[in-house]
Parts: sequence; structure tokens; C-alpha cells
Amino acid sequence: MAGSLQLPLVDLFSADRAAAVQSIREACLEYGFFYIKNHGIDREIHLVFRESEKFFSLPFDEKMKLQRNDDHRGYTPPYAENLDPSSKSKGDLKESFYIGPAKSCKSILESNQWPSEASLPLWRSTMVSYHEKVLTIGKHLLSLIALSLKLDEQFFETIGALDPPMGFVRLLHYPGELKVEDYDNYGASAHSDYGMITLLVTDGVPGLQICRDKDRRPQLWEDVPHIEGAFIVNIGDMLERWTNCLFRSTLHRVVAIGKERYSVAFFLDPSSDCLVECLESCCSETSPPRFPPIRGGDYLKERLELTYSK
Ligand SMILES: O=C(O)CCC(=O)C(=O)O
Ligand SMILES: [Fe+2]
Repeated sequence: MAGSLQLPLVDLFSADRAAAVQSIREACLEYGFFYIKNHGIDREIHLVFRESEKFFSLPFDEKMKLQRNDDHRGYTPPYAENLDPSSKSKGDLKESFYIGPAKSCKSILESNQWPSEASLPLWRSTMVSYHEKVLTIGKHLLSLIALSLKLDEQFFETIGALDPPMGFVRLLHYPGELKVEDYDNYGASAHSDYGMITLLVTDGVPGLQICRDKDRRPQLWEDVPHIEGAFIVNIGDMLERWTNCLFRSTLHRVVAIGKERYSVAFFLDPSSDCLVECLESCCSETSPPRFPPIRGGDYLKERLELTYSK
């Protein structure tokens, strides 16, 4: 049985910035998850959900024409991913679509795969606009996270983590009614995210759960309730490495409840060349770095290879 959590809700543009920063710090230490409100992009979110539904309703063959390429952009069908390499399940029930950042010297338009304008005329402009808006919010949030680590608010810019910014939008669709052979499968199996932060918005259908202590047996999974108009934010593995596990990259999953579900994730990862190494303030002689330094791009490549190898 899963219990329900009361995660902190942070006002992104609060007049009391110090209080917002403090509640981010407490949330990252305790849960690795929190909500943000007052982000100002409700309209863009609404449009993204509308276009996402249209895409996933296309015939399977149409979607497969845009299958995820080597640059990790495009469509992933159901069962293609197993986020938990230790599990024996057939694969996750979700289908998804990745829109990545502009690759060096190119525009986001050239760097991605797009459905044809004839079938979905508003799709491309909706996704490009959302990518831009959510990236701006992600950067602002990262400056608050820097402050919550008692760093300069520009810290992540200064070390080149956003040069260029590596933001991936991922549209997700979970099926409704389940086939008997799918009863053992998850919508999305247990995993932690790889990057710095994830900003997630869902359609309100339940399913997302977190496990605060991955080593505890039996594991305790708690529901993350939906808050209308708020993003669910979580810390990724690379931020956990930077902070020497002070900030937690928490295990999460999506259980299938037999109800169709849509969500949109935004992963903000460090740039490929950025060195992810333990912050000075997070290690000492008695608490040495737990991870060796690694470049953002190398870490991401390693994790993606594991996810898609079966
Ligand atoms: O759909 C969700 O609620 C979560 C998705 C997720 O965890 C992911 O894509 O990494
Ligand atoms: Fe995730």
C-alpha cells in the first residue's frame, strides 16, 4: 500500500526569496522532490497536452516513422524501455517522444524530428515555444537551487553547466485498460533521473510514486499527489553527485491503474563538457567524495545505454 505525501510547495517568484530557497533546501535534503507554483506558463502547458494527445492518437506506423534516432530524439513505443535493468518485466507500458536541445550551431528546428505539418500543423511551434519557456523556468529554479546550496546564484552558469543548456522535453502517454499479460508491468518502472533537475507536469491521473529509502526492505512507495497548476520537481543523479548525496536523487515510478494518463517531463542536464565533481562545501576529510568526477555527456551516455540495452 502506498501512503500519500505532503511535499513542499515553493513559489518560484516569491517576494520572500530567502524562504523559498530554504524550503527548496529542506525538500532536497528530505525528499528530492517538491512542487513549484507561480511559473506563469499554464497556457503553454495546456497547448502541449493538446498536441501531445493528437500525436499519440496517430496510427502506430505513423509514429514509428519518427522512431527515436541516435541523437535520442523522436518516438519510443511501448515496451522499448526498461528503466529498472534489475527487473524482469517485459518493458514499460508508456510510449514517449523526445524533443532535444539545438545541437551545436544548429537550431532546435533542424536538430529534432517532427510530425508532418499536414497531419499536425501546430505541433512544432507548440513544442518549440514550450521548450523555450520551460527552459527559462528551469534556469531560474537552478539559480534558487544554487542559493540553497549556499553557492552564488550564477554558480551553474559560471561552471559552464548551461553552456549550452541541455534541456529535453519528453511527452509521455500511458495506456488505459490493461491486457492481462501487462498486469506485472509498470507504466514507468523504478528509476532515478539522470541530470540536474526534472520539471514534470501531469494530467492529474494518479500513478507517480516515490521511494525515499531505496535500501529499505520491503520498499515503501508513497503517492505523489497532483496539485493543479504546479510542476513536480525532482533532483537528478548528477546534482546528487555534485552534492555528494546531500541532495537526493530519489527513486520513482509510475504504476498502471488502468486509466489513460499523459504527462510532460522536462529534463535539464548539464552540458556535455561540464565536469560534474563534488562541491567543496559538500565534502570533508571525514566525508570524502563518493563519486569520481565525470563529464556530463559521458555520464548521460552511460545511463542511456543501460536503459535501452535489453
Ligand atoms: O510520467 C510521470 O509521472 C513520470 C515520468 C518520469 O519519471 C520520467 O520520464 O523520468
Ligand atoms: Fe523520472
